Amino acid sequence: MAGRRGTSGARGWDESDVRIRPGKGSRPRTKRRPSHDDAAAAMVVSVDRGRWGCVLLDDGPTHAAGTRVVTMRARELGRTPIVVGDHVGVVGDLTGARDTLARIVRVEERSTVLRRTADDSDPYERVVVANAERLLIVVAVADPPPRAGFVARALVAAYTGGLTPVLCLTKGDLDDPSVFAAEFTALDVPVLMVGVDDDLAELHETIDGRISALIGHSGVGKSTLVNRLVPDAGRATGVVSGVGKGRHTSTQSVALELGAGGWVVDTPGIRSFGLAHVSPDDVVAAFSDLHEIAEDCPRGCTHQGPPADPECAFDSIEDPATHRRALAVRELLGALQSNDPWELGQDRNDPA
Ligand SMILES: Nc1nc2c(ncn2[C@@H]2O[C@H](COP(=O)(O)OP(=O)(O)OP(=O)(O)O)[C@@H](O)[C@H]2O)c(=O)[nH]1
Ligand SMILES: [Zn+2]
Repeated sequence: MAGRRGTSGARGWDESDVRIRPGKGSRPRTKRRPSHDDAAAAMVVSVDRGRWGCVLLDDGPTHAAGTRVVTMRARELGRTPIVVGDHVGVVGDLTGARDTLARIVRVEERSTVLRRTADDSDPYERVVVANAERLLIVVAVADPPPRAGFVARALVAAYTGGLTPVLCLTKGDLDDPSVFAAEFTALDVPVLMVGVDDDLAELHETIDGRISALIGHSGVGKSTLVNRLVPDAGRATGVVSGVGKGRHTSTQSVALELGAGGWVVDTPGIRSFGLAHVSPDDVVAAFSDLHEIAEDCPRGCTHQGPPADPECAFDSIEDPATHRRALAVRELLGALQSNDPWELGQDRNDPA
């Protein structure tokens, strides 16, 4: 069931973060739920303090597909987490008229979940975005310089949540991107150049018609990118040297519709990426061949290699490509152990 509510604004938690106890699944059971067979299918596109903005997905007797409605959570759902990207059933006034409030009566099973914890020891995981197929990890080649640790964390979140990661590099006009990009080739992470001088056709191919979540440090050019993808998004672009803006304010996740169909979910409120809920084996499980190989590891192996794991089966992989990949996954596991979830927070206000 949902845990305590956020009180730690100083750490930049977001009101839209919904906490669930790890291991309990994302949908707490509720007692004898009314059937609501007539509920209209909708997708959650914004969250704001107990109100969810939803877009209706199909035409119905009293409503039209594409209508946006403001909703509240029906009482029988208890504290069931509802996040951007969730597919839900809604009832009530579905006209979308001003001052109307519909009700979410059902949350569908999720196909993917982007999760995080506030820090690496926080027992409560938060679902950030549901049902996103892609995780767009936006990194600047320079200004601010890339942080491999952040990318590793984002990759772990993608692999363990069922999302396909795409590394989106901005500011390729300022420095050579190839060195940084090369770090991730062993994992077959697609790398796309998406800076102001780059054509976005390839990115569109990957995201059109799907839900994609977007994460990255402040100042890397996320807003600039979102504005190009969704020209009427009207998001403010700032300067990297600017004073920290809105770090603790209630910036929410919001889904923006792409012209060609599909959604990009921007997550401006997310300033840290704790992975307390992730174990090394969760990461390895995302790679079916490595998962099989890891069965030959001694019990409790963290796959770090010597000295911690002198008998890790990763070290006796003969196929060079598989071995390279295993070592790349080992790097990701290293990021899990770094105990530094504040990778996203160390931006404008970071003196370093
Ligand atoms: N040289 C160069 N500058 C860029 C590029 N993309 C964005 N910028 C600049 O980088 C600065 C930051 O861009 P934003 O789009 O505001 O960055 P952001 O990631 O949205 O940052 P927040 O709004 O703080 O989250 C702005 O001055 C942009 O004009 C690029 O490809 N090349
Ligand atoms: Zn091992």
